[in-house]
Amino acid sequence: MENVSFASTGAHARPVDLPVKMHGRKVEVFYGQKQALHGVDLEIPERQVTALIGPSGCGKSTFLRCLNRMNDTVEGARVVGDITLDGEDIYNKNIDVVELRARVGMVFQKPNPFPKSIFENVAYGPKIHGLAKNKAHLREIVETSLKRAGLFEEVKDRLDEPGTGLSGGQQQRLCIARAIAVSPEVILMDEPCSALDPIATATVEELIDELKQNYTIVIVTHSMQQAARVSQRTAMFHLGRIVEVGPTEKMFSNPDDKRTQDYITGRFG
Ligand SMILES: Nc1ncnc2c1ncn2[C@@H]1O[C@H](COP(=O)(O)OP(=O)(O)OP(=O)(O)O)[C@@H](O)[C@H]1O
Repeated sequence: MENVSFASTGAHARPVDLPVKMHGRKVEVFYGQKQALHGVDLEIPERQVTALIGPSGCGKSTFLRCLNRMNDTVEGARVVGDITLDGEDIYNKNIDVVELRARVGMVFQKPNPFPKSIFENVAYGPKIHGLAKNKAHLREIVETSLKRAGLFEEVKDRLDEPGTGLSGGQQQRLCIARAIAVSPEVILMDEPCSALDPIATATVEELIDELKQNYTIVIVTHSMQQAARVSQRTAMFHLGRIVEVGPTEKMFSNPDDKRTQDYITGRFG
């Protein structure tokens, strides 16, 4: 497996050799005639949280959606370049996109539980992917996923009630449980706390911190505090390019690029 090098991040870079889970090289994205990403290179280290930051419209969500081919579903979108998962090209024509999206799950900005029971929300993925041997096994997968998402204790007595009846923070953890239920390797999160209050945000942030023990996480966030709290690595996007990437600590204490400095201190964006 490839290793991440922090060579370009200056004297404060930690000399760590981390396995690379995903790797984007020279990624360009076009929406019709409009080019949204210009030659983006980014390594995603395994079992770490990578934060994508930058001003509105700079291409963070576009890049995130490239990582599980969600841009395939956007009309007029075209992706050029190379993106690998464990060294394998995810844009190869032999890739089963449904399977890819199980391996690289996604949690959206607004919690979006299915209009089904709490149990069925989590059971749905394992059922369609044929992951459960029998009913007892399915129940076990649902329970484990809810536990990992830190929600089980709150919902164990009402698994048959609608997922949409939960609070916003609980719904978001339900969506995380739903992603976990199909045993993903990578979880993509697009501003997962932007619709949550501060207490629910803190709970989800703690959860993200725990999840990195088992999963590789990529998170888009507008909150600099959140990026600093939850991530180990940060990539700063600007006008469809990455202007700086490195260990979060360094990015927030001593960035190399003036645009990063200006953005994290609130001077633009
Ligand atoms: N479906 C689409 N069709 C056309 N243009 C799009 C589409 N989605 C995004 N764009 C454009 O691509 C550029 C990058 O958008 P993107 O949503 O990736 O940025 P972002 O950094 O995630 O922004 P934000 O922080 O506001 O969510 C923007 O100029 C945006 O207007």
